[in-house]
Amino acid sequence: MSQFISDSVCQSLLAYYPQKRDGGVQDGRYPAFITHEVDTRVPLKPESILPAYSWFALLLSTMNVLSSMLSPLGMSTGALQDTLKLVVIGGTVETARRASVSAWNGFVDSFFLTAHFSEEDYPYDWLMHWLSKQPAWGRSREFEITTRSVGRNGLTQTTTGDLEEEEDDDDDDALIHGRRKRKVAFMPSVDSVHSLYYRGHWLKITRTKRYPDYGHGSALKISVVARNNDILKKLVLEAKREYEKDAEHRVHIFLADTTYGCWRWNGARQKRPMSSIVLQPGVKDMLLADCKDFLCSEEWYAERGIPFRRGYLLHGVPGSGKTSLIHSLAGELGLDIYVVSLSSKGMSDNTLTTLMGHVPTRCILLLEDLDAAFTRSVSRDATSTGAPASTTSTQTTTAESDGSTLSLSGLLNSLDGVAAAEGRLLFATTNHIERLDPALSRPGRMDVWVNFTHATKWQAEGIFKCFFPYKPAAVAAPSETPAGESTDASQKNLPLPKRKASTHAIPLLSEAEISELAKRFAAAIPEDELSVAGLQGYLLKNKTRPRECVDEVDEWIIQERETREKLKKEKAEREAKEKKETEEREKKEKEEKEAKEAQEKEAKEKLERKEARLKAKKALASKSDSSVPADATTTTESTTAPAAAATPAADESSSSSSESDTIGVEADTEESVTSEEEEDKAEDAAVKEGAKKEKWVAVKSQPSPAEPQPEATTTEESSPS
Ligand SMILES: Nc1ncnc2c1ncn2[C@@H]1O[C@H](COP(=O)(O)OP(=O)(O)OP(=O)(O)O)[C@@H](O)[C@H]1O
Repeated sequence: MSQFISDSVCQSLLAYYPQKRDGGVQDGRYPAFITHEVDTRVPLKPESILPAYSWFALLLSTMNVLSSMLSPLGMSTGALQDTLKLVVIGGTVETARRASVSAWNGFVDSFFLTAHFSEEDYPYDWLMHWLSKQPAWGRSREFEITTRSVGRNGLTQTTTGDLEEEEDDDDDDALIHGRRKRKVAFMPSVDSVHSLYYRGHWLKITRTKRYPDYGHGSALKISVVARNNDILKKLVLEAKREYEKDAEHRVHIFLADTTYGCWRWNGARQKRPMSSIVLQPGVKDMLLADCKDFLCSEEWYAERGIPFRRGYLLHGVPGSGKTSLIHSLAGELGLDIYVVSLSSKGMSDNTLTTLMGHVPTRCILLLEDLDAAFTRSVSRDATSTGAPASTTSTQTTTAESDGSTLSLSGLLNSLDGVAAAEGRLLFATTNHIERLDPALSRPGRMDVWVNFTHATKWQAEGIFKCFFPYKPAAVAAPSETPAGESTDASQKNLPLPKRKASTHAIPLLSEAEISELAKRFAAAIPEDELSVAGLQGYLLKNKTRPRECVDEVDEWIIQERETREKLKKEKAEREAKEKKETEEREKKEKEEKEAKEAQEKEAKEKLERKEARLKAKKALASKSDSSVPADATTTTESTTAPAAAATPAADESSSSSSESDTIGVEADTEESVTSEEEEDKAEDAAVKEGAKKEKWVAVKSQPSPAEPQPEATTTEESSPS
């Protein structure tokens, strides 16, 4: 019955609300504002209730009017009245219910504070990281288990409900059967509401997918019953602190996504200590001090109207530590690294400008191998030097098949244009500084230049000490630093690692012995000949044999030189071969081209001659048709007819000769042309044949029954069809 009442009410209301919010009945369902299955999450608002009441009043008055109209007619209004009463009562009840739900939701909403966090922003990562550490997930009945790093931080969390066995807890690097053990993190599952108790408040946590179809774009919603948002502020700050504490030993790397023109988190790398980078004395300190000074002088820049940006150009031989130094600096300064590969597919001026505009204020922006990217992107020429000439080509940049349309001006604009981000440290590396356009490397864009060379003796000694730990002071007698000896951290031995003893045995030598070996090692290394990366490779090979490593270094250097010579020779041979092949190919192509051109020229000439002949013949034919008088034709006929009659099987030649006779002087021209073409007789014959036929056609179209039959008749008859 109540269903009937409500449906009647609904029907009646629909009559009055055809265009209401949900647009009438859709898919056989009533609009949400009058259905029974009211969505309590979308409460009926007071403004929608009031008009409903006024409609009911209207309905009642209509009822009264109707009954007063029907009663004089003697019709029974009882049934109608009962129905209408039911409608009114049902409507009133339903409206009251909605009003109460709406009022309750409004009441609750006025106490709930809700914060939204989007995956694209940092607070989302902080909160997810914080949530993954909450013990509450251990008791939760619905959660997501992941072995992936949490958010962007790339950390393997130790969370409640960690499936690792207790005793293995603190060894992150433990291996099982050669594989790193994975730890699991407990996370709020998607599309379900979780409750968490935090500092005397119940938090309502909802994680949703913003674009479920694309499988990315998560969002987090945290609601709390509180009078002001202090509790949420505290929560976010605490999450941030924890996140930063855990990320303290990591450097986050972001890569440019040229497809969407945005930055994608690529992982978090362990920080590299500055002491592990061995450079000439003072270089590291200078760079570090300069970066620190820049980061804290925003106001100084603003006062002088100088854009708050600083560029560093690290140039020099490959494997000399340019990238490693940047990585290490990022760790020391606590900055993330944003890497752009200018030669990547789809990189264009617009994309680069967008990317640069979205770089956060404090970070390291790294443009790797600037010369290579630049050469490819700007000049589109593999052999280009990328020298200033490429500036000219900038204006005529053409899109390549991969969609890369980056130009030098685009690059320069994105680096220091209006849209470029401020507060970032720009680092660019190159192996060929001479290839860079001066506009790119000028001060203001690249303020500090650092040259990286092959390994010096100083570096060789430092890197040796980095590789071989010495015995702790308690085991071996501490050695005193002799006066005047370097205080550079990279020239000191690294202490033993804190981790559990590794299975491979590295003999522990005394500090003095290591220093002695390092000196011998450095003495053996030629100055500025081998790359530091090369030295590192050799030391890595011998990381358990420090003494032998030094003893065998001379042999290794000889081998290195031989290998280098061999590679050089091979390269030279390869290049020579390639050059020869290229030359031969070019020569062949040239010859082919010339032959083709000659052929084309010849064919063209032939065609021209042919056309000329045809023209001449046509002219002759038309002349003979128009200029030869009727009596002349008769004369011709009189001369040729007997011949034709005399030789009924007269062949083409006779016919031709008769033609020649007919044409007279002009025919000489044709003959002379024909004689010029002796080498192409067959062709000529065909041409003649064509001309003859043409003549026949021309003449045939003319005859009239009144006129005497011209010689062409004879020709037609005599010519083989
Ligand atoms: N000066 C150095 N101190 C410590 N390690 C170094 C140094 N130079 C090179 N290495 C080591 O050599 C390897 C290569 O170094 P890196 O990639 O930083 O060189 P690069 O100059 O950036 O080379 P490229 O120009 O080819 O990119 C790294 O593993 C790094 O540890």
